[in-house]
Amino acid sequence: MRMKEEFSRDRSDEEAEGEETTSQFSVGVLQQQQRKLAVVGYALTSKKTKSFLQPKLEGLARNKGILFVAIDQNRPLSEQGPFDIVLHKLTGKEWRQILEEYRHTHPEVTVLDPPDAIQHLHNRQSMLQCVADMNLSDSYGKVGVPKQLVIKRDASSIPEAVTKAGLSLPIVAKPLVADGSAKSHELSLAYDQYSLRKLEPPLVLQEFVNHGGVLFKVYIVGETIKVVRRFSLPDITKRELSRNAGVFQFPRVSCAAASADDADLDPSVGELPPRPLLERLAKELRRRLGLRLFNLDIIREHGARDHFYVIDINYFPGYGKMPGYEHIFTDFLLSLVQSQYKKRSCQ
Ligand SMILES: Nc1ncnc2c1ncn2[C@@H]1O[C@H](COP(=O)(O)OP(=O)(O)OP(=O)(O)O)[C@@H](O)[C@H]1O
Ligand SMILES: O=P(O)(O)O[C@H]1[C@H](OP(=O)(O)O)[C@@H](OP(=O)(O)O)[C@@H](O)[C@@H](O)[C@@H]1OP(=O)(O)O
Ligand SMILES: [Mg+2]
Ligand SMILES: [Mg+2]
Repeated sequence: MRMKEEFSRDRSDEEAEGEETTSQFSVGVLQQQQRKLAVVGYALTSKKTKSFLQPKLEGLARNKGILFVAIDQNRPLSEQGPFDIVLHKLTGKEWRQILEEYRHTHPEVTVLDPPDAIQHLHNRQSMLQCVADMNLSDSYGKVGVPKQLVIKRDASSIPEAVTKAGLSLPIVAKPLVADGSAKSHELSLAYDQYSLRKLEPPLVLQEFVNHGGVLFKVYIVGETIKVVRRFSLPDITKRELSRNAGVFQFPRVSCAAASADDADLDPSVGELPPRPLLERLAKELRRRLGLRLFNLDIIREHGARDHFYVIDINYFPGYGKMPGYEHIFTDFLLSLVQSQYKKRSCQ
């Protein structure tokens, strides 16, 4: 563990005083001063810095010996730090190259997470491929992905492509690229086949699955899993489908403000997915995706107690809204530096 001594300049003064006055206060201060620091460099958008790096997180981190340092993107990464961990969520090829080069020249630093692995989640088709490949089914339930189709160009071909692929209406149209930009979150719901021509590729078209208007956000931080309930789009009946036509853009229905944790829900809708199923899913996804920081949006098919669909996976999601994130995140960072230390002492 490459750590720094904290407050070393003041330490001798305090020790001299401490010989005579070993009050509880001075012992506490001494202990704190002798503590080492784990340095976490971060490269986040200002929006993400604000939502993630809240004073309560920084305060707890400092008490545990973790220091967050902003990475200056205008200076070479190797000249900054030294870091034990690099935490990042920025887009662009240039940044990915900088990080890849840094990982190569600084194998002792844990980069959360590898840029290539994150890139996999920036495309709504490859994002869900791991879940489909896994084909998870056990006594606790079944986890799949909704039937979906990629349309790269030519909106006029969509109605035919949808019929050919056997996709049923209604359909959720999602931008193919999911890079965290506002545009990548602009989704629409299509009620009839003809209107699908109005959509703007590149897109993923996904069957809408009725799920009782509630979804489960499964947050993953290393080995830890936290699940919350959020409101979602309501069910669409056959009758509604036959009476409506058109494509409708819909807003961010399941954002943090749409918490359903305190709502009085029908148990068949609100019951959390079985823990063992989520643990298996999370473990397998961590391995297959090669990521430690992500969340999944999971829905339960309405009326089917144990049939679940993953509809979205997000890298470095809004952890600031995850209950207890300060403790979970700081413990996770400490476990990483501890395993770095163990690795080094074995070499
Ligand atoms: N296949 C589906 N069936 C039913 N509802 C869906 C489906 N796909 C998406 N939704 C609804 O649309 C919302 C947004 O979809 P999705 O999560 O894919 O978008 P996003 O912009 O990536 O969201 P996030 O803010 O979580 O990144 C979901 O929260 C859910 O309410
Ligand atoms: O909008 P919320 O506050 O809920 O948080 C969202 C978060 O915004 P933040 O930047 O404020 O953390 C988003 O980040 P960007 O990709 O846009 O950078 C994205 O990760 C969403 O998936 C998060 O929703 P969640 O899945 O965690 O609920
Ligand atoms: Mg989502
Ligand atoms: Mg998403």
